[in-house]
Amino acid sequence: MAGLKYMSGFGNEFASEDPRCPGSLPEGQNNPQVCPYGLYAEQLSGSAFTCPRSTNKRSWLYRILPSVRHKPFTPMSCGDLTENWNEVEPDPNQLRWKPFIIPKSSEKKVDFISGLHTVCGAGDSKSRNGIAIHMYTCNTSMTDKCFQNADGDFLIVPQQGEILITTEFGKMMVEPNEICVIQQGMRFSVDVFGETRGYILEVFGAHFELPDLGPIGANGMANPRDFQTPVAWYEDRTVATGYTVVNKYQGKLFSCQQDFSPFNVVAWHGNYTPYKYNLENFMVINCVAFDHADPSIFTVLTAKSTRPGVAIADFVIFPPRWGVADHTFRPPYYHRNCMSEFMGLIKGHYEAKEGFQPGGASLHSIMTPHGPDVDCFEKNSTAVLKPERVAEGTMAFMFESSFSMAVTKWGLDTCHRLDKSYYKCWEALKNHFNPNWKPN
Ligand SMILES: O=C(O)Cc1cc(O)ccc1O
Ligand SMILES: [Fe+2]
Repeated sequence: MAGLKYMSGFGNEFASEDPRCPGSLPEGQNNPQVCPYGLYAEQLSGSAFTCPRSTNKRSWLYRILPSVRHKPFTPMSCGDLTENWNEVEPDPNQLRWKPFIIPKSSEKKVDFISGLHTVCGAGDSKSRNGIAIHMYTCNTSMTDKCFQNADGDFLIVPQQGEILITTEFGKMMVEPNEICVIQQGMRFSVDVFGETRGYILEVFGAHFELPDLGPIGANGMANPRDFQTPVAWYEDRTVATGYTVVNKYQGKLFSCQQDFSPFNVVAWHGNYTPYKYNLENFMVINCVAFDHADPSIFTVLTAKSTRPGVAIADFVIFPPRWGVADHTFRPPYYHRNCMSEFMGLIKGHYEAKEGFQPGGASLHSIMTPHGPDVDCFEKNSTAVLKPERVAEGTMAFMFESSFSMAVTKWGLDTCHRLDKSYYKCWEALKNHFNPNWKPN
C-alpha cells in the first residue's frame, strides 16, 4: 500500500499517535486516571518485568476497548500446524523440498492461518525454549480475524506475493526480499493479493537481536536504522457478526469472539513492536584475500540461547556480492555441523546447488554431511579466479539452529514435495586422489 509510514531504528523507544487524535498519548505518565479521548491503557510485556534494562521490552497501548473484552477461547482445528515433534521417526538424511504448493483460490480459499504448515522444529513452547519452522501458502485475506502467537516470535520471510500486515501498532507492507518480525503476543491480520507463499521461523522464549559486530566495528551487516516500525493506526469498528481472535497457545490453536476490531490502538509508546527490514540493505562483509569465511558473517538477526555464542536460531542470508578470494575454492565448503541448517530460496539460484528452487527448502540436520553438488565442485575447482559477482539477482537464506530438529509428518510425507533423489547430486563426486602428487 503506497504511502505507509514507518519509524526507523531497531528496538528503539518509539512513540506514535494516529494523526486523527492529536494528544492521545498521555504525557508524563503511563496510567492517567482517565486517558485522553477516553481510551483504555494496556501494557504488552515482551520480557519479564525484572529483566535488565538492555533486554527489557514492553509497550503501552492506548485503545478504544481493552483486549480482555472477549468471549472465552475454545479449541479450533490446527490443520498442519503442530508442535508435536514425535509424529514420525527421526530422519538424519539430507532433505530437500520442491516448491511448496500454493492452493488455487478457485479451488479452496485459504488464509494465512489455515495456510500454516509446520515443517520441522524442536523444543517446547511450555518450557519457553525451542523453535518451529513453518511454511505459509495462502490465497485469501483474513477478514474480521486476527492472530496472536502466545508461544513465541514469528520471523516472516515472504517468498511470493507481498503481504499487508495490520497490527495493533499500525500497518506494514512486506514484499519478497523484505522480512518482518511479529513478536510474541502481538495481534495481526494478513491481507494477500494473489497466490502467496513464505517461510516462518518461530522462536520460543527469546527475541531476535542484531548480532554483535566484534572487530567489524560500529557499522555494517544489518544496520539498526534500516529496521522499520509501523506508525499508530486505528479503526473504531463494531463487528456485530463477530470478530475472531485466533490464539496459538502451547502449540495449539484457540479462537474467541469479540464484537470489535482489535486494531483499535489510537496511540502507543514503547520498545516492543513489530518491525520489517529490506534484505537489500544488508551491508555485506566478506573475504577479500583467501578462504571461505563461515556464513555467520551474513547473520541478519539472532535469537540467542543462554550459552555464549550459541543461537537458538540465526537468520542468515546469502546476498548478491563480489567473490574475489585468491587460490580458494569459493563456494561453500563440505561440512558437518553441530547446528541444524534449514535453507530457503526467495529468488534466483543458490551457488552450491542445482535443483534448489525458489519456494522450496532444504534441511541439513545436525552432523549430516552436505556441501556443493558435483557440478559446482568440478567447475569451481578449475575456474579462473577473477573478481566475480556472486548470487546476482538471488536471495537464499538459512535458519540455523542449535536445536536438533524433528521433521513433521506433513514435511516428510503429506506435503508430497520431498525430492527423494536429492542425495544423487553428490553421487558422482569423483576420487581425485593422486598418491604421486608433487607440489609444482
Ligand atoms: O550449507 C550451506 O549451503 C550453507 C553454508 C554456506 C556457507 O557459505 C558455508 C557453510 C554453510 O553451511
Ligand atoms: Fe551448511
